[in-house]
Amino acid sequence: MSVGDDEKQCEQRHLDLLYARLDELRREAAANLGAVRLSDPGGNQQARSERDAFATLYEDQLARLNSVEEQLCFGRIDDLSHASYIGRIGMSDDNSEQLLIDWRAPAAEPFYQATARTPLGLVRRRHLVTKARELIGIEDDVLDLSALDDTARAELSGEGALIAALDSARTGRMDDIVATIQAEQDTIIRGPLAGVLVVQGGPGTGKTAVALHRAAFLLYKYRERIAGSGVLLIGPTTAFLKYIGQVLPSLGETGAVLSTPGQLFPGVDTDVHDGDELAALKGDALMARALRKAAADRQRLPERDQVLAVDSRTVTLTVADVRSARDRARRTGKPHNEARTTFVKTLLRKLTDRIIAQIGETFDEGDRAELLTDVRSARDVRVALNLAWMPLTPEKLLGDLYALPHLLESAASWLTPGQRELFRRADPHAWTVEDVPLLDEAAELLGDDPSARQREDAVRREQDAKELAFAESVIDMTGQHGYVSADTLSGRFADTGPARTTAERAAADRTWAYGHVVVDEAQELSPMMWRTVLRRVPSKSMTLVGDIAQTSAAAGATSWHDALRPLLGDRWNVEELTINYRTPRQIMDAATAMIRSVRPDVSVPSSVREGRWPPIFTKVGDPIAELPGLIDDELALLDGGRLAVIGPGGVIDAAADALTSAGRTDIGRGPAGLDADVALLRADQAKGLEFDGVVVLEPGLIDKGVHGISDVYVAMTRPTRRLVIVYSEALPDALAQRNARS
Ligand SMILES: Nc1ncnc2c1ncn2[C@@H]1O[C@H](COP(=O)(O)OP(=O)(O)OP(=O)(O)O)[C@@H](O)[C@H]1O
Repeated sequence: MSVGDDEKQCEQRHLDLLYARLDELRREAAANLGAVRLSDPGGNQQARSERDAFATLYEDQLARLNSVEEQLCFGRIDDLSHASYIGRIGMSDDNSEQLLIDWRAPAAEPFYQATARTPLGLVRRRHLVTKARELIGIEDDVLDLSALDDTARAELSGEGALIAALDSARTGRMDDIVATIQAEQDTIIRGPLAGVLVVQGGPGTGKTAVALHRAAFLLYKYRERIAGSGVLLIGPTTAFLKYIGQVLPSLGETGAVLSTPGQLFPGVDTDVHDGDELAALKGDALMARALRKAAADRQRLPERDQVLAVDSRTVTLTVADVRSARDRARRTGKPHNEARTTFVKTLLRKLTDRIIAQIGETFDEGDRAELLTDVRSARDVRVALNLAWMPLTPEKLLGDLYALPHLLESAASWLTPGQRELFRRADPHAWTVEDVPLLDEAAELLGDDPSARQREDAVRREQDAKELAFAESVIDMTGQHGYVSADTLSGRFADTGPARTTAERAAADRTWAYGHVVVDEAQELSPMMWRTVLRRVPSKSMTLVGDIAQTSAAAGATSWHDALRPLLGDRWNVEELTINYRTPRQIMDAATAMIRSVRPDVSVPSSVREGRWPPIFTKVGDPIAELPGLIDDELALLDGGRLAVIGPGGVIDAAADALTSAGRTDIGRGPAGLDADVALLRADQAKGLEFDGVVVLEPGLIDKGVHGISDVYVAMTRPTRRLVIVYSEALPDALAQRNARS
């Protein structure tokens, strides 16, 4: 519906008012922050904490106000009596008159939920399209959608604004969708915090967008409950995290930790995967049992009694002594390293008593403590106790299990010799994504290593001393003597330093309990990875988004029921998203036919757009040789749009060489591809991403069974505009049939 100039001027005036208020709020927050930073609370711990809390508050406030510059206000809803404006944040004027409603507030719900069928009291919904601070378009929503006969569109809200958003060229980064969230998405975003919500949806249905907006909504609605513990968002690859990285900050939220499965164990950061067979074995829940046995195997009985030297005396440690101390330690039910304390204490007491018995009546009870110390520090004693019950790190337990076949055989007797052989590694420190849940499980079984904690404490003390020294040098340099103390200043550096934010502290702490966990591409998680994820959220408050039809991990889920029931019983709900906002219908039809040929039961979404081009199948003798020319043509057609070349690893290597030799410098591999005109990706790296155009290279070589077809399905559903399939020998069967028909 077109809108007159008067109306536009009127809306622009309101926008001006909102931006003026935003500027005012920013000035206030900056002034408050400046004042707090300069204040010296003295040495009193409580005053210091209060000052720090205020500084953090103002910093967050300022960051939030700075992040909402673009599209501050994007909507307006009118009921019979008055109009309300909807935007990224809520704002009131000095008289507490509401100027702008936060998109997450209950009052904004009708903006997203109203349809012709259920107008929710609205007479009009208006979308305001802005660039910087200027209004460039107004679209009044036809709440009377009965004019549209396409059922898939019947529930679309703000159709013009939505289509405009979908048609815009991709930038290599995901944008937020606050202005055009659809009703079925909105219901999920605003779902309650508690419980496990599974969002199943085919490609392009907005699962990632919904997951991110839901995180922002929960942080807004339940800020007091979860801001301190934070939200953990798990996405499949570092490229994907880079792709979505700006969405939450653009919504003014910084309290979320983003992680790939390969980063969930602090100290390990990997995107390397094991081969399918080994990945399936490592992902199997049986590995939890193997690790329990492996840890128990490291609590060993000596073969015979041992005579140990303690200073000038000797004392016997019997096998029975060790057995009884071991049984006692195990009965504590504590993890290996913590139960070891009981084991060691029991034996030290036993050996001390035995020496005292040897000395006989001449022993003076007052010397008992000193004798105990001598026993504890005797080399023979330390060696014997360590051999029987060594403190272990997760890395050591797992590394030994892989390196020493007899340990693996004892721990995982169900593995065949051939399977055990797969676990051997050339580099003992090269952890894979599949090792991460095993390290986490091991950490859980082993518990805290008190000696490791002492080492960490020493590092922390050293760090504090460094901060203080640094602060003193700053005071010397700036001449602020007498104005601010080094202690205050070091506290300030520490507090504002990146390592101290909630998100950073949470990411570094394996035992951090998050307030909510969101998992994207959740279908890829193995049973062992699920155990790790659940440990991060004791409240089991989770949003899991994914698509069973896109599973490509060897130990990934084939149904939500099979994946979740062993862990959660029936305590989870599924919601389904049904409309594909990304892939044009002509392309989606080909992708659907292919996936249905191996998974007839999967539900696939209907596309919102028809698209200009059908998928293009190109058979050539040598796809790599043809690629540079093809890329030139595609980029020209896309006219500034972004292109991805997706294929099997080896083919992508060859493609990168060919394009480089042809003089192309605008190519990037993996995460770097997001910043280049042409991204070169393996199918598993393309998960969750989207591009204007996609060239799928040699899909017949990716095609290995159901998981291979899922990879091809993922690749084919990435484009928003053009899909070209280039092959030399054969296409996957289902695609070949489709190609023959078209
Ligand atoms: N309501 C909406 N308004 C505007 N754009 C939307 C909306 N919903 C989804 N989109 C866009 O559609 C595209 C696909 O969304 P998204 O990546 O979240 O889908 P997905 O379900 O996670 O896809 P996949 O499983 O294929 O990775 C994105 O560009 C997203 O911004």
